[in-house]
Amino acid sequence: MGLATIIRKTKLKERQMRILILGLDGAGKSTVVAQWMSTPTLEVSPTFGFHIHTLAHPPYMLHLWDIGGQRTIRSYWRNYYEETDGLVFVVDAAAPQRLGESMSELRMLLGEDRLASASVLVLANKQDCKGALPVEEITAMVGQFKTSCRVMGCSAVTGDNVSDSLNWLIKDIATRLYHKV
Ligand SMILES: Nc1nc2c(ncn2[C@@H]2O[C@H](COP(=O)(O)OP(=O)(O)OP(=O)(O)O)[C@@H](O)[C@H]2O)c(=O)[nH]1
Ligand SMILES: [Mg+2]
Repeated sequence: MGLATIIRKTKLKERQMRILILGLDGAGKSTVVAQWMSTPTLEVSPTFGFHIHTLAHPPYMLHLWDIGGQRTIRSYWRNYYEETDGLVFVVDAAAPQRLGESMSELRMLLGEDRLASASVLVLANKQDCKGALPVEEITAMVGQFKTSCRVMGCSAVTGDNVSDSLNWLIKDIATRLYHKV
């Protein structure tokens, strides 16, 4: 048995899930993660590189990989694709001028072989902001690339829909990996 197989089996046995959080700079990735971790969202600052957080969500152990989204570091995203169970792509719904850039990055990720088996959750974040694009509009855009992605609206600042989104993701991954929830 090869090392990769042993690691994969251990991961399954220990019910670990690897979740990769990507999206443009300022989309709200680290603030979403802070909500999931129940840590103060006001202390979040731009991510230069990446942060890994471990969150117990019985019976699962989640490894949350929060990667910086600035253009200059996006070329490093590919270093984190391997063994991903869930991809969370965060969109700033209150920045329509950056939607084209955001969708083009998402399209690239959805075409990536190493992410092909991951559950995909797109968060239309910042729904608390006046003029934020409604989730239906972002769903229609994402649907042009892949229909099996789940798109949910949320606000990482108010916490609205943030834990529901994580629950959906865990359930989707668990159904695939363990055939039960
Ligand atoms: N109003 C509002 N502001 C938000 C929301 N989510 C995040 N923000 C703000 O948006 C800014 C950027 O948030 P971050 O979580 O640092 O964004 P990021 O995607 O991690 O950015 P990088 O680390 O640079 O890739 C911060 O000022 C947050 O407070 C939201 O749902 N509503
Ligand atoms: Mg960040």
